[in-house]
Order: sequence, then structure tokens, then C-alpha cells
Amino acid sequence: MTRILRIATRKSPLALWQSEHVAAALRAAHPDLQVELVPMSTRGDEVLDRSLAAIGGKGLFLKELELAMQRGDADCAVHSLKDVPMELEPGFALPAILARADYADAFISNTHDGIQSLPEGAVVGTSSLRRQAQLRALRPDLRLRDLRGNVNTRLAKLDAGDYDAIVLACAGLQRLGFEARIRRRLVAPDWLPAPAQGAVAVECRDDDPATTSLFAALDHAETRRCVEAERAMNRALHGSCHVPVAALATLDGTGLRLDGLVGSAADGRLVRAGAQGDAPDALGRQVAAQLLEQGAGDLLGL
Ligand SMILES: NCc1[nH]cc(CCC(=O)O)c1CC(=O)O
Repeated sequence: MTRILRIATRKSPLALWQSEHVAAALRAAHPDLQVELVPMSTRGDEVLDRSLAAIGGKGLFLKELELAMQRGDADCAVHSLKDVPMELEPGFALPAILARADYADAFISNTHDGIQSLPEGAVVGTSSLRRQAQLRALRPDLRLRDLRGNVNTRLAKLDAGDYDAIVLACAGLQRLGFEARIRRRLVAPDWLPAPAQGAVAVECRDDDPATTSLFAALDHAETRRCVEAERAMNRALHGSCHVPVAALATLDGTGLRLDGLVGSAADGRLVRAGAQGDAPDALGRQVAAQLLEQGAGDLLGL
């Protein structure tokens, strides 16, 4: 009998793209498997009039999908890993982390080439405290305005003239065919992405070995090592995707390198740290300790 595997997914164009991407990889790895999407709405999608930081609560984009898995209405869920809380809900696991796409943030504008060439007092749209802190550090004069909604909505608000520029993740833009809108990739040393940005993860119940085993073929070991280091750093800072914490781990012949920063969205103060190592978890905790030594706790209100 062919097994049917149901993937719970949010309904945004990006979430659907990512879930289709996972479905295609699953079908390729398991030709007999019948894969279906179960599109659902989450609280993070529905509450658009307040910033995510203001709504608070972890896992705003996950809860409804997890309930569907617990009810047995879906076997797994697909997420942008950067939206997944550092501590998973008990009873769940991440059986696959797919190969990372572009990790960088993108500067997007119809009129300007980069952050430094924006005119004095220009209006930049982003609701991310991490992006706000880094913008303030580079350009204290900018006027930062909230910008919520899915990628397509945010681009439409830029085009409507509400902002001089906005900042979005390159990965989402590339996945949705908007690569041409990227005016500049924002990269180190000036700029770091969110922990796990650009990585897609599959979540399932941890008591479901039949589903878990299907995903072994999709897991990308190098990406997993990098995002584990980034998430371990954020976890040690008690971070979520709604705090001004940025991190990027890279792998080369000599091992892992992790760079992190913590900032203040209010005044643009930033503290930075970086180290090399082999064990992702220990490296993440080491860089977090260095950040705390330099005063990150004050910036995070710890
Ligand atoms: N918080 C929203 C979110 N979650 C994941 C992505 C796309 C990038 C990714 O896969 O990491 C985005 C949009 C954005 O930040 O521009």
C-alpha cells in the first residue's frame, strides 16, 4: 500500500514554496510515497497590526501546525528555521534541516543603492529588532518604520512609496523569483543575518519513527552543524527570532567559525564576538559567553 505523507504548511507564498520544495525532495527520495500539503493559517499570519515583538510569545508560526500533528491531521510541518524557537515544544523533533540557501539579508530600494547612500533621514521599513539595531549602528539618522506581512506584501508597500528602502532575507526573495529586487547583499563585517536564516527545517512528532526515517535523505549535515552553532548561541542568550541577536556560522577545511552580535534597536549599540571550534553547541555557548562579557546582557535586558 502506498503511504500518504501530509505536510502541514502556512499559506504564505514563501511557506508554500518551501513545503513544495520539501515535497519534491521527498518524492525524489521515495518514489512510492504520496505527498500532500495541508495548508493552514497561524496566529503569526493573522495578527498583522502589531509587530511580532509586541505580540510576543514564541513559536507564533508553529503552534497551529503542531496541533495538527498532535491531532493526526498532518505527519510533519515545514518551517523557515529562523522562525523556530530555540527550545522545541516537548514531543517534537527536527528530522531534517535542508541545505541552506543564501543566508544574507538584502537591501531593497527602487531609488538607492545601499544603506550608506540613503539620504539623511530616509525611511527604512523593517519590524525586525535585529535589522533595526544594525541599521541604527550604521546610520543613526535613519527613520525606522514597522513593516509586517509576507514577502509579497512588503515589496508592494515599498512600491507604494511608503518607504525609501526595506530589508528582507535574500533566501525568500530568491525562492519567490524576486532576486532582481536585491540591490545589495548585506554581509559581514557590517551585517549579520538571523540565526539559521536561509535554512528550511522539517518538524515531526518525536514518537513517529516511520515519518522520521523518511527524512534522513533530506538532511544536510553541514547546514545542520552551522545552524546548531547559531541556535546554541541564541539559546544561551535566551533569544528567539524576536530579539536583536544575529549570528552566522561557516564551515571550511579547518572547522566551524561562528560570528555573533547583540544590538539595541533603540540606540544602535552593538557588541560582537566570534570564535572557531569543532563542536557546534560548545562553540555557540562560547560566543554567547563572550557577548555577555561585553555587556550583551544589558542590551537584552537579562
Ligand atoms: N521572519 C519572516 C521570515 N522567515 C523566513 C524568511 C525568509 C528567509 C529564510 O528562509 O530564512 C522570512 C522573511 C524575511 O525575513 O525576509
